[in-house]
Amino acid sequence: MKETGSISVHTENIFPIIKRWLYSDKDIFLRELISNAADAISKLRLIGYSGEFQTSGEEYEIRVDLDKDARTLTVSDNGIGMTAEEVKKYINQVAFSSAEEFLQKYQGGDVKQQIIGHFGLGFYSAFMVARRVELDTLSYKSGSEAVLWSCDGTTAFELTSSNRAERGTSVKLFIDDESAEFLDEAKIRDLIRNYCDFLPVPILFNGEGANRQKPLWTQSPGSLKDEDYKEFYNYLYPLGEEPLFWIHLNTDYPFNLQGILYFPRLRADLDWTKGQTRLFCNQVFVSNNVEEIIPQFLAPLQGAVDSPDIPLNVSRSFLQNDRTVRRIADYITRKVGDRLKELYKEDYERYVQCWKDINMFIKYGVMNSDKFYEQVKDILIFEIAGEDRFTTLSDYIERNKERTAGKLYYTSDTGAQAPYIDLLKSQDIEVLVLDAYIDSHFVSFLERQNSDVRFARVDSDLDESVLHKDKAAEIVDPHTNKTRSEQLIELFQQKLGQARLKVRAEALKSEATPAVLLLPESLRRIKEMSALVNQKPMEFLDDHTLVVNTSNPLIQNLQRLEDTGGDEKLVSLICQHVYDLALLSQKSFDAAAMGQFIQRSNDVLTRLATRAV
Ligand SMILES: Nc1ncnc2c1ncn2[C@@H]1O[C@H](COP(=O)(O)OP(=O)(O)OP(=O)(O)O)[C@@H](O)[C@H]1O
Repeated sequence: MKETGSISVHTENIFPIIKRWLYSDKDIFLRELISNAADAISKLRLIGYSGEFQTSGEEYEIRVDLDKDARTLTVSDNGIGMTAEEVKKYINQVAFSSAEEFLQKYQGGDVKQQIIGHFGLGFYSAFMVARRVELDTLSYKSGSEAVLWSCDGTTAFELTSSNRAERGTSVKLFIDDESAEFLDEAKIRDLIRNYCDFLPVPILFNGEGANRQKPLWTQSPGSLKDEDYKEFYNYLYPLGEEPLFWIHLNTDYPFNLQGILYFPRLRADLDWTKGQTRLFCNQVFVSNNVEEIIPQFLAPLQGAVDSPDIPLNVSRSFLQNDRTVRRIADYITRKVGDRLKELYKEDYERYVQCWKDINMFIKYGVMNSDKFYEQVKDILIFEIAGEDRFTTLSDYIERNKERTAGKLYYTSDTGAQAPYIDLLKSQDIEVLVLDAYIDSHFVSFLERQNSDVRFARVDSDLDESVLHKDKAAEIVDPHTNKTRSEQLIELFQQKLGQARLKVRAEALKSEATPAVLLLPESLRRIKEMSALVNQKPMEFLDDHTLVVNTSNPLIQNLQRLEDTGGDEKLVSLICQHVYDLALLSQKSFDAAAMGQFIQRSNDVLTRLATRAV
């Protein structure tokens, strides 16, 4: 038998187009051919189950053979094979029309940008790297004759009978000169590993096993142990630390999807713009970049998602608007929420341990998805400063409401804000630690969601409960009717030479600190936001208030020194010094300010030492 014909009924020059359009993504030809081989084997397995066909006991396998001297690469399978009629139908018509349809879809666009997977191009992608392709095949059907189809990259093909004796198909590519890279053994081995590592059929490359198989996600969760999940994670991410926990996804309605998502330990250098999860389609790797399917806030999750229902050969904008894709994204988000709730309920200690790593994306997630917020709002936890304990918002409010009138105090820096924290703690008021860069957004978000929630950073105002109100009202000067507090305010404004500086004098219930600075909450948040948006360090707020603590011995002595008309220079140095110390806990000094501060410290000490002698 010998038959010749012309493939093209529509486009005369499809092969040059294939080469040109997909030049940058040539690699995928191997994935397409191996997927076809795997399909041919699954089809035969299915037929085997139905009893219509029985193998002679040989293992199913795919072979990839590289012959450098002959400059050929051959992909063979012992699957279903094709009869001459099937070759005509599937290779000449079906494969051709799918390749043509594919190209028509993408002409005029930036192919690489638009497509996340090229499934659908299929068999004809072989012509991206081959000047000639031969397909040698024998169908499983008894009495079939083997046929050899060949085509040299023009639109003409040749079909002859072949002396092939084994069932299955071999596709031999005569690699063209521009594609010599595919004659490199290491390159082919990498491609097989990259795309086909988890295909559940052995792939032998030049006789050696080249894929792992065992896609863990297709197994039933009940049959798997923690060790299996950890071992699989380690295989996927050999440099990663042990994952915190994981979710096994498995659904077949309203779409088919299986996968395993791992919650990794968050690394400081993590790139939130890059998805870490690998997308598969029937165990064949498609892409690392699946933002549309894995919502961006879950980008740090790792693992594998496999779904034949994700439309792959489509543009990103299509994916974003596709109903199934949206449902898949919702499904994944819901499963993540469920898993977190389960951990919170069943292993609270572990949840707390993991919080350090997972809080960032949970916070990011609740701010990005109302549904996710609704799901996890009751398991958002907050560390209590100075205690080895976490709390939910409602528990905090409940415990502290008598003292704070519903306000939630928080610190963004437990070191620098220690005096404020100690002051509140001395009155049994708990302080929450919110020190991640995302927290100023998060705090505002929570306030918008809950009208009864009001956050105040420890340095934004002084709670009534930390003040001795009556002491400050004491009248000392019968001539001017001024209280001690009013006198102190005037003294500081005058000595600091800043008549417009806001100064308050208060009798704090702790005598430890001479003065603290207060930064108004709302103004500070606005500055923080704009610093974040402009990616600049936050400017220090001019609109701050200096609170002088009249309970503090230094302040009391200072006032006595002033009352008795003592060393005026020393009074002014101390006022400046007290202000500087309060400022220092809020910002770092530049070189000039630091120089002055050190100079003044020396002056104060010298004067005090002189007086003491
Ligand atoms: N190794 C093979 N064994 C048996 N049949 C094959 C083999 N390779 C291709 N075919 C047949 O040729 C058809 C066309 O292949 P092609 O790769 O172009 O598209 P597809 O596999 O149907 O779809 P897609 O690649 O888009 O998933 C296949 O559907 C199949 O019937």
